[in-house]
Amino acid sequence: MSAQVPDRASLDRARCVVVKIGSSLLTNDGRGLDEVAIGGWVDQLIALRALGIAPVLVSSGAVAEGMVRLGWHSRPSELHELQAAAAVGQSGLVQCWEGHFARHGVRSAQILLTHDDLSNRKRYLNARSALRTLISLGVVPVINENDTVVTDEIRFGDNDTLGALVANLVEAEALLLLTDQEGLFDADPRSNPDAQLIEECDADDPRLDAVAGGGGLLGRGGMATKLRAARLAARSGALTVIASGRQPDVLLRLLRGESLGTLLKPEHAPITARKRWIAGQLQVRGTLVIDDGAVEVLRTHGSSLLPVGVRQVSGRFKRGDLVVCVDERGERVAKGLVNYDIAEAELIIGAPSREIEARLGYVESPELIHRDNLVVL
Ligand SMILES: Nc1ncnc2c1ncn2[C@@H]1O[C@H](COP(=O)(O)OP(=O)(O)O)[C@@H](O)[C@H]1O
Ligand SMILES: N[C@@H](CCC(=O)OP(=O)(O)O)C(=O)O
Repeated sequence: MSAQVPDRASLDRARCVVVKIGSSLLTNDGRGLDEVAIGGWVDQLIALRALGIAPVLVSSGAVAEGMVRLGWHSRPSELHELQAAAAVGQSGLVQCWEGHFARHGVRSAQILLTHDDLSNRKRYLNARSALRTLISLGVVPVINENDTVVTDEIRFGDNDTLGALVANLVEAEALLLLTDQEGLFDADPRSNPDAQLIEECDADDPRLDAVAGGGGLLGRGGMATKLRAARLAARSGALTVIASGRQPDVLLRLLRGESLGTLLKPEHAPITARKRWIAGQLQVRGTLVIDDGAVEVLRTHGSSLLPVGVRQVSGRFKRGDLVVCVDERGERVAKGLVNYDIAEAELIIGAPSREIEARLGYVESPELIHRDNLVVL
């Protein structure tokens, strides 16, 4: 799927998808957790696994369910009340998911994230390895925002955005946003009965801004946040589909390439999208001086940069930071995300990759910069 810009048919080759389900669907429009519907989505997620697709779930509904349990009839405006409702609702929500996965003998795991967890590079990498480990263990992650501890400054604010960031984190090929409408219409169908469904569009098409409106009473962002999420997902080359969670077998049908809901496409294929992102990053944290042999393989073969081809390192970089590679005359050759911090890099440069373990006591990866994270300038 990485070679070309993905389309509907490429959904059928997806290996990892993020499925986000909104509050109104999960709580039967605010009446309380919809056990039957939740059981149905779990059955579909299990069927995806049987097709070799790893699902990651982003589940809203904590506040809406907490309100039901506390007997509150309208959404509170005070942050501390929203936090209390989320705390009450989240435990019921996650128990419900867990119970349904357990019917199939599958484990699920609750992950509550704040914005800080994904904007701080170290915590981002930690969250990423925890999620990847869960996926490799066959566990289905059930993610929500950690509403009980967030304040406005550290909020994602809506789970559509959270879903897009998670899709980027796990390098999912698709973000599937299940909601209470058939998809994105050319006007809000609640107030425009003649509104037409948009079947497919580039996520970055500016005409969409005017049609995507706000949400209902239970959820938060409506279509505006779904559009923003699709644009974020597109930056890492992922497709987004906005579809009705009430369509029978919606997930399976989408992943078979059936035309349902609204497909919002990225402009670039995943690798290209990632490389454009790297190329656009300004904060270079270090410099690697590479020898002529390394310059040659980077330029002509698009190879990864191995420690053996590096002569010198300088700067203050950590694992995952952006560094620039220059030749021995100081000419810029490439930019990339480095796999080791400066102290580790100093110990392994000039050595063949098989010696990394002896020098560091562990191996993060055989390359100093993987070719997927490297842009030749
Ligand atoms: N152009 C549009 N097309 C479809 N729905 C829209 C549009 N603009 C606004 N909406 C509203 O967005 C709502 C879905 O968003 P939201 O309530 O946040 O759902 P969820 O809880 O599933 O995230 C719909 O119920 C609909 O009223
Ligand atoms: N984290 C919140 C959900 C926020 C949210 O984005 O809701 P929704 O628009 O229904 O997906 C909760 O669990 O109540």
